[in-house]
Amino acid sequence: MTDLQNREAEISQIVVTAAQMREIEERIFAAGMPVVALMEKVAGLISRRLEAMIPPGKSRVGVLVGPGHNGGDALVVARELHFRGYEVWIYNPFNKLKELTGKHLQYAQSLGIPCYQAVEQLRDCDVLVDGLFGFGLERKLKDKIAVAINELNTWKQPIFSIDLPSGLHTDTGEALGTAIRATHTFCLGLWKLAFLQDRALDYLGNAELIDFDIPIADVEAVLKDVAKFTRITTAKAIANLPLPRRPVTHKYKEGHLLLVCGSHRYAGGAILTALGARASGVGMLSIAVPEYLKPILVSHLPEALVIGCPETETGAIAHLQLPEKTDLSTFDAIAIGPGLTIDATPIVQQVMESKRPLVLDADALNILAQIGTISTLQKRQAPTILTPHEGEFKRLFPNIPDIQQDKVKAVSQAALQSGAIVLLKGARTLIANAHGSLWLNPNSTPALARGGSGDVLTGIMGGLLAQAMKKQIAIEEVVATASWWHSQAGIIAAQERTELGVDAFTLTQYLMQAIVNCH
Ligand SMILES: NC(=O)C1=CN([C@@H]2O[C@H](COP(=O)(O)OP(=O)(O)OC[C@H]3O[C@@H](n4cnc5c(N)ncnc54)[C@H](O)[C@@H]3O)[C@@H](O)[C@H]2O)[C@@H](O)CC1
Ligand SMILES: [K+]
Repeated sequence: MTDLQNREAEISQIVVTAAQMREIEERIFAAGMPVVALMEKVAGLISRRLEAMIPPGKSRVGVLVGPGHNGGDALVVARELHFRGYEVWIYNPFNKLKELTGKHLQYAQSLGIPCYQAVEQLRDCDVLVDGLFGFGLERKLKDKIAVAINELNTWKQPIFSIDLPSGLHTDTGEALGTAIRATHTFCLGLWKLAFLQDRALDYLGNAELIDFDIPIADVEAVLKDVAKFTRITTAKAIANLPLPRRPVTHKYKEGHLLLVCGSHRYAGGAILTALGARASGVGMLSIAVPEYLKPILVSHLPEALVIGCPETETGAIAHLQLPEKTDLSTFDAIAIGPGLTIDATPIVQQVMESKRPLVLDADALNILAQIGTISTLQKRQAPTILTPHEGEFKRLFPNIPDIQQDKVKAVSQAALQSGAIVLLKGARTLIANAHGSLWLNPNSTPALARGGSGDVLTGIMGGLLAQAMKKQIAIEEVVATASWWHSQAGIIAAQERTELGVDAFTLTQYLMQAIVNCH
């Protein structure tokens, strides 16, 4: 890789808060970079991107200008587009502007660019550029500016937001009162946390990072002693796959996974989990299911070792009847949960006592919540991964009340309290470990909001985990890679089949394509 490619790979993984971004910028200014020059550079990059996207000549561009340096960026963009032949109109309802922003406004007006205080004046513009507020916004928007944003959101023109859609909180992604619903957002310098939050997704549109050459050393200096947020990238996920295999190997060297899943009531969950595990390439796959399910599993996965177990009256696994000379320590990893029903409580308790790395999902999480999340996990002597959706999360961690308010905080607290790696499913999946580090999946598709989709993830994760135990891959990276793989397959499937065409079984059929595409 060239130095530039290395930089791109590194920058694309970094996620910062507003406070961290300000600290990084202050270091750059303290080192001698003039504020004016940086604004000129950043806005120049944005202008060039806009020129590439907006047809020149007959387009009228409306530029929304706020009081701070986000507004300053917008005014430099307005000036540059004016010189490139666009018709530019400015909306600026503020009487008090930061000094640099005021200077740029003065110059724009001297060039004859019209400037209005009423947003309605911009109604006939073909596109809008939003430079009202960036990461300096902390207070709730109200009065005239909130009314203006609500009005703008009813218009049909594309809106290009600078740094963030104005009104969004840089960290939580919450709309502070109201926020611009952008078509496209240019995130400046480094990914801000808001870009990886579910609640921001209705506002961001297409998000693009504009790298303006922040020195990595400054980023490292600011982030060195704090819990890190890592954006999961394709390059990193691919690097953490168990590829290439060693030329000389055998099945047990490539990981042995035990899946524990299924019941009479939920037979399909076991199949989907197993198909996810199969796609992971795991060397040996054992699947413990109620006896009744054994023939069905064998017919779907002839290569797997299917262990039929005695059943409860309700059709759940009554006890784990492993083959002779086998106990739970035989396996490199265990994944348990999909389709179990709550009647399999003793099985979950037994598996929790093993010293093997464990993925818990679905009913295993509900059972864990019933037997006591924290007290049970504190006794574990091996890594545990929990993969709850929001409902399961609330049952597991009832003492963390404000999950909706701040998911990042909630999932971090959960990992800290339990010592487990916690993956919170959502449009933007979050993964936290007990040391306060966080991994965020930047891409997914609503096509995956379907029954059985999570079972596939459990299978992939279990399979990758079993293989990773034979290699030097951190468990958090395995979880991140599984999450990436799952959503990537969903994205590819949705591209070919629409968002309605990605049932969980179909999803399993796209898993290979997702990684082949990247090689
Ligand atoms: N300093 C620089 O040269 C650079 C700045 N950049 C831009 O600067 C932005 C940050 O600039 P600022 O720190 O000036 O902050 P912003 O421009 O994001 O907004 C802060 C301004 O809005 C006002 N404000 C905050 N909440 C308000 C509310 N609820 N109602 C009305 N007014 C409110 C504040 O008093 C302040 O004047 C970034 O988002 C980015 O666009 C980047 O281009 C990088 C370079
Ligand atoms: K903005």
